[in-house]
Amino acid sequence: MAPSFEDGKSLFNFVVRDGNGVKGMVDLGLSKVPEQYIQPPHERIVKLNTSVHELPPIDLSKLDGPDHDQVANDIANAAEVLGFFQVLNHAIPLELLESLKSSANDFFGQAPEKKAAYRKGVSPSPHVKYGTSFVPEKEKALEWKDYVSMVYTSDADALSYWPNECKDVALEYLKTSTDMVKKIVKVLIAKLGVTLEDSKLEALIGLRMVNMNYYPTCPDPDLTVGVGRHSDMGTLTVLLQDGIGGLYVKLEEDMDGGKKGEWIEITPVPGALVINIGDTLQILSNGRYKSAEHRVRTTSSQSRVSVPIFTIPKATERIGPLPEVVESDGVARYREPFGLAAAELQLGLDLDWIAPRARKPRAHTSNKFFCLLGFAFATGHDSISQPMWLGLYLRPKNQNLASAGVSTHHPQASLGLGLPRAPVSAHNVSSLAAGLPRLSVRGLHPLEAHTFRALPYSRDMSNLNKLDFTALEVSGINYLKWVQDVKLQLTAKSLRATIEESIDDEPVDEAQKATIMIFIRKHIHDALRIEYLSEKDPHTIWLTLAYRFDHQKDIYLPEAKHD
Ligand SMILES: O=C(O)CCC(=O)C(=O)O
Ligand SMILES: [Fe+2]
Repeated sequence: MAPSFEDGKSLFNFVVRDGNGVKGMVDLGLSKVPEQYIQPPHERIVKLNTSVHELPPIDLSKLDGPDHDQVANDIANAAEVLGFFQVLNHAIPLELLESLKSSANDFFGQAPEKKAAYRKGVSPSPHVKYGTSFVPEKEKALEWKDYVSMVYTSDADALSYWPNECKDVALEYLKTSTDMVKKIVKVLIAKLGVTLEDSKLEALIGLRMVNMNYYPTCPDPDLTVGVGRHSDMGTLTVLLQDGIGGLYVKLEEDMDGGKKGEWIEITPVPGALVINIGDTLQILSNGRYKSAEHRVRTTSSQSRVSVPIFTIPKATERIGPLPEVVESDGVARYREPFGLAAAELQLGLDLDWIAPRARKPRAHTSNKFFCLLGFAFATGHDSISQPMWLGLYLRPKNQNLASAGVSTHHPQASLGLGLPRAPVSAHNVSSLAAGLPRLSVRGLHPLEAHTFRALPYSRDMSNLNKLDFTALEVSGINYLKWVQDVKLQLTAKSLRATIEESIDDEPVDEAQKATIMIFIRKHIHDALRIEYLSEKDPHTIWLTLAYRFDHQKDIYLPEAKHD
């Protein structure tokens, strides 16, 4: 029977709202790809343009023997070049891997109403969610994928709420893989010349989630994607794939068997697990390890399952480049800590509110009061150009938790979210701290974001944050040095006049203005950038910053002189 959906809305309701999923649609019998699933040409995965990944899998058991150093080098090298590698002898029983694949098939093979019981809003637990595509309400073209995600909080919670078809194996998988994840992260951090305490290591992988992905057969794989390009935002991802294939990774730099920008396939190796670096490790390593973009092609012959485990830093972790690495690299390639300043804006709290007596120098002291509570959650995107990040932040005042807020790294969204503007009670704060799941932002539950995937924003982050010189701090502490740097750069580009004086008698070149605005925005702290987002004239922003920070000459002059 060929499905007949009167319009796009009825198809959407059938697949998404009623929880039939892509599988439900395909099971009706489908001869062509519905319009909603047709990707724009630049997002399609053209097989001819891809190549096969030749790197041999890494034998993890050798980490415990005389070949430790060699294996550690192989791991670090793969993390630096491709950001993906496969491991064998990982100590996770092969029978368990087989059971995981069959459990995934069992779960998705059930009647739609059984799966639909775990849909957003009706699932018995906020830690379990069945859904389809990534953010179907927002996407212009949907992904050809159904999934169930299970966030681990405790064994008891998992055994009570995770679906019967997969809870035992998924929990076993999560537990048996944890040692392996720790080993790999430890090796990667050690190769950066940093020794990580066990508690820190635990914290970096403190939040864990198992997903089961199901990619039904597709009438035309050339038009669709199973998963669109993205990078994973956590620390490390472990991925079990079946034998069908279709996982492609974008090369971040030239390597044997491929050129930068090419997509290469991570071909299934029996018994192996795929490991990939997430954004967190990329940031911690100051960009040395690659959180590579990847995506999944659909197939017309057979359905495919994959079972990733995402490991994510604990809510209390501040994520920034490791100081030792920054020191040896001589530059911090990411702002630190990730997302900190945006929180301030989101809270709507001026520094004067939190530390009235610390007004001078502004903000300089306030940073100490901040602690990044929730890392960040990718909550959705409106086409690939509008990803949105959310983070939950706590700001203790004199050691007492004073306020909490939600922050976003998406400038437009930052204006629109309803955020706590007043201090919240200690009770609220501790419940936020203990259970991120209880937080709700405009009815949007962070964990309902269902996968902790970073959308292409992380691409921007890694590219845009490569700075020519140190960005202007929110406190303005480095203002004088920053002014010199900007002037130098703009002089070199013959653009200096446009910021320093108004050029009333000359026609204003809008393109030049835009170029300088981009340049300035790139080199100021997130908080300042968001604050001055609507400013279009570089001369005005230049004067505003001078007005704001120039008084610090008196305070910082001795230091500035040494710069
Ligand atoms: O299914 C796969 O092979 C990859 C899935 C993936 O990248 C993800 O869920 O983040
Ligand atoms: Fe992924």
